Amino acid sequence: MDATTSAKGHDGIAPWLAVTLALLTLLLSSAYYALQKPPHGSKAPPLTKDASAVLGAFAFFTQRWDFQQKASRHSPTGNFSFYAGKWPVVSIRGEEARKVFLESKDLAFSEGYSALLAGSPEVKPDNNVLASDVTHGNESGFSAYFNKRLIAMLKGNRLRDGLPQLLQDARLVLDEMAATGKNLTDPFDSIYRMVYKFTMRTVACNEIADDPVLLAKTLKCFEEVEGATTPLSIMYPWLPQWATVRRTIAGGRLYVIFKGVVDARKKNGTWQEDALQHLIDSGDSITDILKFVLGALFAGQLNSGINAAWILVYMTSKPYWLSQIRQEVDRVADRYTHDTSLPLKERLMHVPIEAWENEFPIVDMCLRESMRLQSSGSFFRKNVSDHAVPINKEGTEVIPPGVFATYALGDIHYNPQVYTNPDEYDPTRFSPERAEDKKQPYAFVGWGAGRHPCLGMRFAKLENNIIVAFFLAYFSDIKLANADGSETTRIPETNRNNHTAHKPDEHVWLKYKIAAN
Ligand code: HEM
Repeated sequence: MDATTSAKGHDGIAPWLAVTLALLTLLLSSAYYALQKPPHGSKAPPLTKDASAVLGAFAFFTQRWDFQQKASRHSPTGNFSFYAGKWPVVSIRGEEARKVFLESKDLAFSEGYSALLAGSPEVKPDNNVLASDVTHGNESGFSAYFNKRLIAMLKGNRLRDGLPQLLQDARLVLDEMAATGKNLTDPFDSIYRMVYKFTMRTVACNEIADDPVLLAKTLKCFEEVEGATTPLSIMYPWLPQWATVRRTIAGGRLYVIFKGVVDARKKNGTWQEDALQHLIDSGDSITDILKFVLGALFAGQLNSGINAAWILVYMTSKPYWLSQIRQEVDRVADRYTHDTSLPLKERLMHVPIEAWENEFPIVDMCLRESMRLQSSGSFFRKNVSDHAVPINKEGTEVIPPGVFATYALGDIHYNPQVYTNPDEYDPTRFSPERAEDKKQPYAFVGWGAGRHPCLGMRFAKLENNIIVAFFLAYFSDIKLANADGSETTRIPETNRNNHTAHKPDEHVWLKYKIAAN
């Protein structure tokens, strides 16, 4: 073969030319696609000038809170329109529009999130019939199936039955922490992992919850999937990019691990009392099972894991609240075991589920305040109806059909007209006397509100109460610290531009002594 023949393909075109032409075609079609943006519609709020005409609002993905604040200030009503990639979006603010956003049945939840918060791994269908193709009530598709299964899994009786195991899990983790002898922990690692164990136990399976190696492996994959989302991967999901490859690989690994567990159970005829068994016994396909488990981990882990760590940090920073919580934990423990000679961690084992759920009002106030301060991120919806949804009484501004909508939680949670000194950690603002969260409708949206309240709230609060109570039962003299164990009073700043709950950029540790009883 001579040089001329080897440089040409079979049809006579040189390979380099074919590759160049292919790349050029890809580039031109990408540019054409990027520029083909559907219009917002005439009564949508004004299109912000704080974005590129071609690329759309890149800052919505890189500096979300700053972008929304700035663009909102430039709009007479605070509402404005922009493009996230090719998606037309309306950003709303204020009491009236928030109420519409949370209450309108035309604004769909999952359609909004699937486009603007891409993050869950894809699971390819197998040959079985998908339960998620079935319609439930007036909802249909995977989200209806997902919600139905999750509600079944987090019902009172299942939480009651699962409580003894959760308490054992908490103790195992804290025993291990105490045994290290370091007396120092990064709660965004240790407590986050404890929540992962709880989540795996409650919405997935015992085999992984009981196996430290599998727990660590699946958590790594989960974090890989979660962290692989980039502005480009959301704005232009069809562009070939590394983030998508990483996400697919990590999603694939999770698939293999969970499929291995399901297959082993089926092969050995093993029956377990857990969420996975509930799905298998309901006749769900392997695809639906995996989509459910991964979806539930995504819905639950980040928020619960990060917030449980934050409440420990905040309460440690405020000796008054630390002592109030300690007294509350002692009171509840004493109510259910009168043998005060038992160590607190033993007395807590007798506390029934009703008390874990209802008898920690101070912890609850402290959690709400942590959540309020950590309100980075936005809610998403899409108008899936064939008509415009007015966002004010006059109907002069609307979310047109087919258009997305977003609401930044900080709009209400950091509003000084509603929350006095909003940057202060001050749980008493939720006391009946002050009730700042009642100053406006939906003034606290940390658990969602209106048509989409959080389906995991009961479980998340339960986890939180268990973590706080047992942490205080195991450890005393708790202080904020640096990595070397030296004391600090510095709390990491909240990055309001984060898209979801997020570990702080700056680390903080908790140091402690092992409790005497
Ligand atoms: C501290 C922990 C948690 C926080 C702060 C939290 C917060 C929220 C918020 C704010 C929403 C509403 C979002 C919106 O309206 O756009 C929501 C919805 C939801 N949450 Fe949570 N969540 C937590 C834990 C969990 C857990 C543990 C699960 C399940 C394992 C869960 C499952 C869900 C689901 C399925 C929805 C959607 C409900 C629907 O489609 O109507 N969450 N959550």
